[in-house]
Amino acid sequence: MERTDVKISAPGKVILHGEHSVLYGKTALAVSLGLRSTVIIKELAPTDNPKIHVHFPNVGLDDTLALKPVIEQLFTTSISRKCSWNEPTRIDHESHLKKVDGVLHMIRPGFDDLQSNQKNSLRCLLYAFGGIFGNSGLNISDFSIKLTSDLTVGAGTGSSASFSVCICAAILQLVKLKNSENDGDFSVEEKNIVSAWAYNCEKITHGAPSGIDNTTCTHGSLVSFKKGEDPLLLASPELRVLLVDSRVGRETSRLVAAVKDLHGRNVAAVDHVMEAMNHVAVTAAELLKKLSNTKSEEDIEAIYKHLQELWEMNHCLLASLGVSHPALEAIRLAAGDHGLACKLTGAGGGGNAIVLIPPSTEESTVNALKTKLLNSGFRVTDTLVGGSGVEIHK
Ligand SMILES: Nc1ncnc2c1ncn2[C@@H]1O[C@H](COP(=O)(O)OP(=O)(O)O)[C@@H](O)[C@H]1O
Ligand SMILES: C[C@@](O)(CCOP(=O)(O)O)CC(=O)O
Repeated sequence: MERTDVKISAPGKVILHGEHSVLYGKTALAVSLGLRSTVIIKELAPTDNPKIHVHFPNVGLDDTLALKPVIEQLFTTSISRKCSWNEPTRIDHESHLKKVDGVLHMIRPGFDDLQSNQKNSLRCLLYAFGGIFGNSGLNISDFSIKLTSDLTVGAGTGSSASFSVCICAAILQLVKLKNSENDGDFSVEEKNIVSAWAYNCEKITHGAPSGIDNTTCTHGSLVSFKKGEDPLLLASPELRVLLVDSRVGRETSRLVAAVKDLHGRNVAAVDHVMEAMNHVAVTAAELLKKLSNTKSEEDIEAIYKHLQELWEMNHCLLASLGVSHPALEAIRLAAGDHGLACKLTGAGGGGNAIVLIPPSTEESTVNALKTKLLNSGFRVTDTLVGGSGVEIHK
């Protein structure tokens, strides 16, 4: 029997505008990053006691898991009649996740003692494998899955969405190839299926995420996103940013809960902050659209000046919600000393800040800022944003 191999990559993301306010129904703007995750699934020679070999080096996982209980518990249960591999929104999320957790306790000795990022990676993998492959009616024996990533795990650059998009897309591609469907690129409809499965996985890690991360990591480029509406996929101008890792760990769910508490105590004030952030995001989207169609250096300069103003404003609005951190303020101060605008990105409380580099910036200025940040112990990535989304590699 022919064995199928699949290789898929997906980018990380940065939120340009609208983190937190997106959870209050406001517009957010996110863009894909040049940093990517890559997954390879390889079917192996079948054995009497089939196994899944899992290699996730970024979270220190190198496991061999029995496949039979996965097939028995996740392929043949009630969910398989309710939802098909291409109907991610029809799955009974809670009951499927409960079964996934039951199986993991059966096949992974010491599952409870794993670190939470390791547990969540395995939960996402089996959730997607059971949900997608388990509902395809296809057979599988031994296989290996290896995922590596350029992204720092847990720093607000979408490592979890990039991971989930890769896993879901790879399993979907496996289904397609085993069904002898064409091996061309994903269609927009297929990408929407990948994104919706990845959203289900994101719920495992984040509870009730907005969906902006999985959408951006799937479709790439520039995404204008409002909860409950179809995302607007915009052409992204080439934007250069310094991605500065504060090296301060944070948990998105904790920060989201803190903002919710603040909102509960100061409803009108926080609502106004959210509305201001909405104006910033909508204006930035218009400016970025203009930037894609502008040739005049003078106009480009003026657009960047306006964008810089919006970045500064957005950071201060987020700081007013209590989600900045002394390390993020130090990064912003250093950027300001070099005449550059900076804002936190993602949930805040640590994680990354982004510094916008207009094309007119002297290289010596960028280098001086990089040196200052590196000497202060931060990690700096000089990168272009707005590249492709999920990709199949032949
Ligand atoms: N390269 C990876 N390998 C395995 N799991 C990963 C990887 N990247 C992310 N994850 C999963 O995503 C989770 C990180 O999510 P989160 O804290 O939101 O980080 P981020 O802000 O980078 O998305 C981890 O706990 C882990 O379960
Ligand atoms: C705070 C929030 O708006 C962004 C979270 O960003 P990140 O996953 O921490 O990069 C939450 C969300 O959109 O689900």
